[in-house]
Amino acid sequence: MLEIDSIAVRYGADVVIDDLSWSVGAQAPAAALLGPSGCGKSTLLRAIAGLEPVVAGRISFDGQDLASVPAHRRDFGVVFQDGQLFDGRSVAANVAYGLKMRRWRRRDIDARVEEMLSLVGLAGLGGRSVREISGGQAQRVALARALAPRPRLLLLDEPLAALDKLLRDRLAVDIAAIVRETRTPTVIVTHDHTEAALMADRVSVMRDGQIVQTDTPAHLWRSPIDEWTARFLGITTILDTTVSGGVADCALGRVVLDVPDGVVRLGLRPESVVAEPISGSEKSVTGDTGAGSTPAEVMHVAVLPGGVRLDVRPHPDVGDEVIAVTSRSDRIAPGDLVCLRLDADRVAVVGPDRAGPDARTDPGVRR
Ligand SMILES: Nc1ncnc2c1ncn2[C@@H]1O[C@H](COP(=O)(O)OP(=O)(O)OP(=O)(O)O)[C@@H](O)[C@H]1O
Repeated sequence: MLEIDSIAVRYGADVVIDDLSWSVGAQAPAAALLGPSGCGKSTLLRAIAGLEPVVAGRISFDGQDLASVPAHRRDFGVVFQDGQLFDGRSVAANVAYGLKMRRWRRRDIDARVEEMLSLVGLAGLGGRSVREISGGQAQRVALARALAPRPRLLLLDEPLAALDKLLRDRLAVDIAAIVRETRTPTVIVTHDHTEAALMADRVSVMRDGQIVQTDTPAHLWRSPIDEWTARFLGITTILDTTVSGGVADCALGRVVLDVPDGVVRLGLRPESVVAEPISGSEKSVTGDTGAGSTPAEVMHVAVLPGGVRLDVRPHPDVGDEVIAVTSRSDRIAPGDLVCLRLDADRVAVVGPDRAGPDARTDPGVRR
């Protein structure tokens, strides 16, 4: 559907996007552009929308070159971070806007506005001024307005960024369901990987004006293409190790990996490393706690809403501190010794040419 071929976009002399190619196809119609602030996500989205000129390359949709098609003739719906509703007008007037521009008949407009408000969960609020609705409701109105003319493509630029976390996650799930229900191909720009996973079938990671990796969320979390991508996706520790016979033995334990034998880089998130208390009198931090697990000293304990996070200093081979999780906060304090083991289902393999680690627990090597 959407084909982007070697485009360049610049602001004055600043080249923000150079030689970028990307596509959104029917097999994964909800695509996320995920990247840190300033990497060029919004610029790419605006170029697709026709709001930013492309100085090289080509953007086409369903085979049609869009170079000479102005923004308002592309039939794309756009939702920005702050909704950009028409202030002082009613919810219904906002949703009706694109339909009036397209000269729909009054009766059809009214029916479509009702349908859209019901789709986004705002039935009955059409008469209210947009000054009298919440931030979450405003984004629903913006979505209804963008979807009303049945766009060929929906472009969402950080549509939830201005909302609080709880509302963001709920609305992300709702928006994903709405675009699926309306079968509207969608590009979502976000810097939040949870949001990307909640809303998209396929996630493309952007860095410095380039797409560095495109994958399903599941594969992306497990196989980031390089160290930068791994760290951007929340990996806090990277360990080089060797896989032999499908088993990787590293300084933090042992995991079974479905990758060819050889040198691999393991990527660990806090949840990849699970800590259990051990008695300080029995073990030392350089001692052995058994195959597949590693002793470590607790440096810091933080009780977070989703669990307990520990900063631990393991066996000297590992070097730096490692972040781990535990379910035993009541029994663990700074200075304690813990035993670390890897949760193989949450270990990533970092680097190109890896078909996905399919890491799994090997009961034979766990204590
Ligand atoms: N209108 C503009 N004029 C000049 N430079 C701009 C303009 N818009 C964006 N830029 C610059 O282009 C680069 C990419 O910006 P862009 O907004 O596309 O990034 P982003 O990934 O969407 O960031 P964020 O998540 O913070 O919105 C940044 O360095 C930014 O300062």
